[in-house]
Amino acid sequence: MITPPFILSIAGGGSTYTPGIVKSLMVQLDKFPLAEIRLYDIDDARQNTIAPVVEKVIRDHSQSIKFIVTSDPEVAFSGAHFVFAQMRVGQYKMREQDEKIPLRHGVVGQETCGPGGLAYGLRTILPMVELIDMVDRYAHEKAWIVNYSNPAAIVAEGVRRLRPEARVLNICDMPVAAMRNIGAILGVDRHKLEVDYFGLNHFGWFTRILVDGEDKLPEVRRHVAKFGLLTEDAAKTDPQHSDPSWVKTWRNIKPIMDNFPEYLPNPYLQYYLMPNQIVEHQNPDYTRANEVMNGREKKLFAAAEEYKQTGILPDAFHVGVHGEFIVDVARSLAFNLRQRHLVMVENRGAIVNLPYDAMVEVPAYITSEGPEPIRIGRVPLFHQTLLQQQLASEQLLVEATIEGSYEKALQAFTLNRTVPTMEHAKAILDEMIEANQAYWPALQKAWQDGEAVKK
Ligand SMILES: NC(=O)c1ccc[n+]([C@@H]2O[C@H](COP(=O)([O-])OP(=O)(O)OC[C@H]3O[C@@H](n4cnc5c(N)ncnc54)[C@H](O)[C@@H]3O)[C@@H](O)[C@H]2O)c1
Ligand SMILES: O=P(O)(O)OC[C@H]1O[C@H](O[C@H]2[C@H](O)[C@@H](O)[C@@H](O)O[C@@H]2CO)[C@H](O)[C@@H](O)[C@@H]1O
Ligand SMILES: [Mn+2]
Repeated sequence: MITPPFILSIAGGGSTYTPGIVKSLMVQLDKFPLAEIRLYDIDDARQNTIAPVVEKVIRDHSQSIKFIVTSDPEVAFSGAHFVFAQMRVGQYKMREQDEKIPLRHGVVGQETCGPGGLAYGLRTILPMVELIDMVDRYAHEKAWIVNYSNPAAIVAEGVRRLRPEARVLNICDMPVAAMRNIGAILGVDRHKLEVDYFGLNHFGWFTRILVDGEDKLPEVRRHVAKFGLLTEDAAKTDPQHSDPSWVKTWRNIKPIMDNFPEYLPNPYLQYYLMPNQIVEHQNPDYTRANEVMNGREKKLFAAAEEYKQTGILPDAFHVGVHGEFIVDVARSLAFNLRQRHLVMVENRGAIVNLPYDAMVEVPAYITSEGPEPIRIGRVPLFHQTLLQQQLASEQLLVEATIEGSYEKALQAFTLNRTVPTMEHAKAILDEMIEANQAYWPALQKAWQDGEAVKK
């Protein structure tokens, strides 16, 4: 049993999301009391740039919370009760490659979907396992890692394979963001919604949207038929959602539901169901990574600099659903609240016609010993088939990482719905291996050995 006040470590302390998450923690200190907040990152310079902003957010609410900034895992994790993970392995520089390499081949270039997501997965699985081992070594024996690090579906599968006993809960804010918009459409706070949902991370569907026991999906469907899942509320409560790419993403729910009106899709399904349209509208020289570097990151760094110069912190970050959700989940874990949240769990029969060991995203009651998923039952053949193909692609990718297998990586790329042919898969993977030399040594070697054999 862990008792408050808690020691919380944030792995990926230099993340653009750190100030927002810490603000979210500060405004509910009475519900989630904290003794210490520790930032941990492998990039000292980046973390030290953001740390003063974080410290200011803390001191505006508390003088007593101890604040530590470190790149030493022992300092970061000793005795910690919670670790929030939000590592971007390879940072935005590699995200840019993940997005731009596939686009050069006419294939979707995206952070977590398609070849970009697979490449990001190949970089992240082993550092995530390393983090788990460090937490296991130093932290409280009942510590929980609540993980946002993407690509969360692949990370979850990698953790299931390599550290099945670890106390890690993988989460994503996308369904909550959709629920925020749904709430705005229906005129109710998102916390009043009870949803049913099934899928993999960034690959799922809402099947029911209950408000006081009544299914409001038909009403949402009527809104989507005109506007997609776009609402003014999204842009108001989360500035990033007025970025052109997000506006387009919310709009794209409409064409998907025009064709398949039964369920409300996760916005990320646009990349799998309408890849050609996505590629046509993506600028191969200016992708989302550039939008973020010139938007969220630039604004935060400029604010940090202004704060350093003037002692005044400009408005440069927001809490939003992202900051709220991770704290909600942590509270439910800490105090056995059994709140119902959409999280990633091992299937174990929750979705009857998907593999028992698949890491699925479904509603679950969050207890102090982890999530207790609800039973979904059978899903329709169309959805089951899409899910199985995506799952196979992600599982092969994890096997490729574990075994250092070029062939399995190529199979993972070939199986992905965003990739039209084996030739596309190979051309993209080979370029990605070049770009990821610092991150995929085993795969690089396997590839070189294969090339040598062919000669
Ligand atoms: N699951 C979700 O729904 C969700 C939502 C938003 C963001 N995210 C993820 O959160 C993460 C942070 O996003 P961001 O845009 O703020 O990125 P960012 O680049 O600003 O921050 C990530 C930080 O992680 C650090 N890092 C990289 N490798 C590390 C390692 N091995 N150990 C410790 N730290 C390491 C980097 O140095 C960087 O400071 C990303 O993985 C992103 O994909 C997930
Ligand atoms: O392109 P980015 O880096 O702005 O966002 C990519 C993430 O998008 C989803 O999450 C959030 C977003 O991070 C948050 O700031 C807020 O604006 O809402 C989004 C959900 O609508 C996604 O769930 C993450 O996995 C992505 O990393
Ligand atoms: Mn997500």
